[in-house]
Amino acid sequence: MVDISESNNEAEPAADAVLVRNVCKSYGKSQPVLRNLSMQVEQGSLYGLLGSSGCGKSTLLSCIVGLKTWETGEISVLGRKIDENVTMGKHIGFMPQDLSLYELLSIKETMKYYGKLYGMTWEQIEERFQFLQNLLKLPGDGSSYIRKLSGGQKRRVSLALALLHNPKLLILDEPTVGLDPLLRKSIWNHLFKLTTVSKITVIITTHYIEEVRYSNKIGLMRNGRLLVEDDPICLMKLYQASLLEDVVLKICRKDQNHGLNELPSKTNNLEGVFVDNQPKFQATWKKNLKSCCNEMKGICGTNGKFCITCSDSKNDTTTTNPSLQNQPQPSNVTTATEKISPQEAPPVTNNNQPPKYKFLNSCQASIQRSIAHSKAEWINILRSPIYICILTLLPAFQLLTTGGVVGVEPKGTKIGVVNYEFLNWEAGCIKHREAIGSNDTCDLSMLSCGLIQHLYSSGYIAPIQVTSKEEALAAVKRGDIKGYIQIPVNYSSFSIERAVMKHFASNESIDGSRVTMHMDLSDYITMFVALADLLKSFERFIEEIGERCDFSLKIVEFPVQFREPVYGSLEGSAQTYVIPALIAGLLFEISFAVVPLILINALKQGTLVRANVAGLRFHEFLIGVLFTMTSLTIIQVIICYMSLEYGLNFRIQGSILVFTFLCLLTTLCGGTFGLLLGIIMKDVLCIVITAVFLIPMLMIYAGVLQPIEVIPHNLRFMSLLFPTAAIVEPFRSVMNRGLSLTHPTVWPGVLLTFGWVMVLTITCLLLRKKLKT
Ligand SMILES: Nc1ncnc2c1ncn2[C@@H]1O[C@H](COP(=O)(O)OP(=O)(O)OP(=O)(O)O)[C@@H](O)[C@H]1O
Repeated sequence: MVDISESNNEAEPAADAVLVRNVCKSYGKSQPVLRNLSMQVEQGSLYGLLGSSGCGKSTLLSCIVGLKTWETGEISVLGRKIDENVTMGKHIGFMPQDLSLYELLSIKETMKYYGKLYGMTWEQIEERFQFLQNLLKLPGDGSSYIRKLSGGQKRRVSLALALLHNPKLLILDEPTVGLDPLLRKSIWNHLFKLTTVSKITVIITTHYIEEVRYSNKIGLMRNGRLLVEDDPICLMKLYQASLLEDVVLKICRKDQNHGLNELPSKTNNLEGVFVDNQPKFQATWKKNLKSCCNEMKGICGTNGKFCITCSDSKNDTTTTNPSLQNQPQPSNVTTATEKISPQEAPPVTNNNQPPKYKFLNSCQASIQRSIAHSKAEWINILRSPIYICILTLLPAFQLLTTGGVVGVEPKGTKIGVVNYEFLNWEAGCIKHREAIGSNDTCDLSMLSCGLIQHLYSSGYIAPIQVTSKEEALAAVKRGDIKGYIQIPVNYSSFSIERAVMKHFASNESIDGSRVTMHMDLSDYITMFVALADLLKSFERFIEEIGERCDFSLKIVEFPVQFREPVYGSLEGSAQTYVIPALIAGLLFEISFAVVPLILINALKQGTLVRANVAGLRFHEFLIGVLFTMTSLTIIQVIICYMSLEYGLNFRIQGSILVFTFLCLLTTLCGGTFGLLLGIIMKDVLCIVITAVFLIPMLMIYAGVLQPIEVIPHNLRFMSLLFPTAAIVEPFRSVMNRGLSLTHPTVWPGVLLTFGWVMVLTITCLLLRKKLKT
């Protein structure tokens, strides 16, 4: 994308400020909006573009400022051919029909934002603000928020933005609608002065036809064609009308009644070309727009030579325009000087600079625009309580609530215990322990009581006394307990016999010393934890007997032993596994959801479009938004760190800097992924629905809740499709294992995520044309 504000060619003199030649434009497959339209606006002239609602005025202006693309024809602005790669930047002042203002910014902040996009200094912005405040009667001292202004006040602010930088070309789409007559007059006076004194070109659309009677030229549009383009006073003489409105009416009538007669014979197949909704015409257009446009060359109002002319003999309408001589002297002329003085004019690039400096200047300007946009986004976020909550409190809340629950093993699972050795074990075991006295006594009677006591110790199991297996089964079926343990009659004596006899033990003693379990395995996770705890309890029980009775523990010891772990601790839970991935997922999710909303908001409000005309290129918008998101990530990192430390008692093992770097990278990845979605969908509802479906998949296929290895082989390729998958492992390595960025379990994931960011960014930049419909 080339911004000619920064190019060498900007000073090239051009005869015409705007030259439109044979432009055809349609929206999608619908009927064309601009039909082989040609238009010529001389430098330093005031051009009034008239036409009924829906005739294509705004579309034409959008094409001129480079916001919309067109199918055929050419547009030159200030001597430079406009295409999708060229923006006019600070040379154009554009006031779109929609207000296109950030509602949460104040008037002054809005001025500063656009001033910086235009490349102005603070002093220049302040000076122009004072002048425009006076000219347009902007409310207060500029501290009022845009959302609190009336419709007319907002329109004035919008106009002020177009005038802010004293552009060479002003394109104003209905600037005076809704304003009081005095203010309208003052604005027109100012525009006349700009064209006559400062040689600034103004193209203006309005529905108040009489407003443009003193302009140098008017263009009258109808159904996407320019019916006439001429000096309004001259036209009034030609049509012997005292009101321009009557001229417009007559031309429109003539077009409606006689349009068909003016068709050259070769276009007779376009019968009904000027009549709307003519099916044959529509079909022809849809069939081949380009050839249709070619065929229309030569038709009145479509070829750049207009069928109704009265000033053909005049070569220079800008200097000898009678309309200006006849112009009534304004009664409320402002005293401020409108000629661009060196102080007022935005800094212009020195064309004689060596390429190195030009490149540096261009980079500096680009950074300035990105920063200005980032600041505007920051103010927007700071003034929106919902955004603040989403971006700061939500991560902490989700981390504390989810991190405190996900991965934590369930405790207090109710398990029935049918102890046939001692049916009333609850009371009986207490009495038995009291009778034995010291805990060190080697007592081998009522071993079942010792086993039950160990079941209590860890808290994972809550043993419930049940007196028969039938009763226990019924309780499981009722959902009162999750399963039951059955301890046989004479459990103690058979256990001793088995221990003494070892491999000579009888089948009866083997069966009689066996504890059986009957579980509700439909609740897999709870039962898995209960089962693991039961085995541990049994191990502790045997160990305790061994210690009391001086047994060799080796014969009962589990033949595998956990020693000092390489990473983590023996007491660690699944929580340590889940938390790092949860943080990665959260940061990704937030920027994945917020960035497309920022984009769509900017598109819907028209602020992106307006900023784009002011010189903000799409990549600068992207950088600005991502810079805002990443700077917010720093706050999120602090909040996450405190939540981990004080809320979840989780300590990050690795470097905080590396952790912060991973967080920033994840935010970037989520942001670019979200932006791509925003560009493709351009609709909030679609984004929300997609996010609802996509986020759980992102969590699962990224291995947030469970290892990627649990994903079936034929579905594992899916994890490659989700950018979160690569970054989760580096998070675990840094947070749980304390590894550095250069470790082989960290850098590949970081590199891959960086690759994702690059690919997504490039795709977004390539697809940005989709935003220009
Ligand atoms: N983004 C779009 N997608 C599809 N059709 C569009 C789009 N924008 C405008 N149009 C259609 O193009 C036609 C011309 O619209 P445009 O806004 O250029 O008219 P206009 O002359 O500026 O009207 P008004 O004076 O009411 O603002 C209309 O029929 C409109 O419905």
